[in-house]
Amino acid sequence: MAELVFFSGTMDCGKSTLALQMDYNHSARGRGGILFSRNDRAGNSMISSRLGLKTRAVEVRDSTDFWDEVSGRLGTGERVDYLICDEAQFYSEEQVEQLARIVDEMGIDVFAFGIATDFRTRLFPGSRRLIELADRIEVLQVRALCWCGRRATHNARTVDGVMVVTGDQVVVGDVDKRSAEPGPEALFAPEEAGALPVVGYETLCRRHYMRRMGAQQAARTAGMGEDPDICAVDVPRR
Ligand SMILES: Nc1ncnc2c1ncn2[C@@H]1O[C@H](COP(=O)(O)OP(=O)(O)O)[C@@H](O)[C@H]1O
Ligand SMILES: Cc1cn([C@H]2C[C@H](O)[C@@H](COP(=O)(O)O)O2)c(=O)[nH]c1=O
Repeated sequence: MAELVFFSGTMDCGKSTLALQMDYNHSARGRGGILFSRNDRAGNSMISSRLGLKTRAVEVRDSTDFWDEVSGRLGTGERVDYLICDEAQFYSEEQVEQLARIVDEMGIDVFAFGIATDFRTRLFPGSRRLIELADRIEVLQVRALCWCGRRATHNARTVDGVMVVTGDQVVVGDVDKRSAEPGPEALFAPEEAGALPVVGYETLCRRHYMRRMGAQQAARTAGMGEDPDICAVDVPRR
């Protein structure tokens, strides 16, 4: 029985790696698949994993109709047993509905991969529809970590290493390695150095997301002799 499965997790937890592994395993057994992605960090028309693997994929656009795409290929005699759909958070609700219809009416497995929530902790429309329609939701086993060592559950956006909570929902980018390893330059305002602001992402546990405490703020707080893991607000304890 064909399935619509949504593999989800924070940024940098191995979703694209798993997408490429699943394609490898299924195609090794003679199954025919089509790979799709949208706005991959490494560029259009590909799925890339931070482990170094990269594979060509069909770029999903606003105009993409999955039903037409798959029926067209079946019409030319191409074998299609499964679809790999990476960066599925960027798909529209209608496109997710087309994927569900492909599962139910064509008997084709759809494996979708994506983050559920944005940098404001709000669901992406495509992810919301996947959560609503999927046969199964699988949360990846590999855990991205917060700077404090807890499991990361949230994707924070940073500008020059400093967490922000306003801005456009979609800004393609990578986890900001600088924010995890703040050098002395990170402590200066970027405009002083004349550099363009650098937008990045950082995975955080809920506690540090809620406190707006990214790795760079934590390093600053620790540099001032304070414990970054202690809440500044006086919370009554039982
Ligand atoms: N140099 C490395 N050595 C080992 N594992 C790595 C390395 N670089 C990245 N990874 C692994 O790859 C994961 C990110 O994989 P990726 O598929 O790019 O994530 P996602 O698609 O979820 O953003 C990291 O969580 C880490 O486990
Ligand atoms: C949180 C968040 C992320 N994005 C972008 C940043 C990346 O390009 C992708 C996620 O890719 P990954 O393979 O899961 O690392 O999504 C965004 O546009 N808006 C956001 O709020």
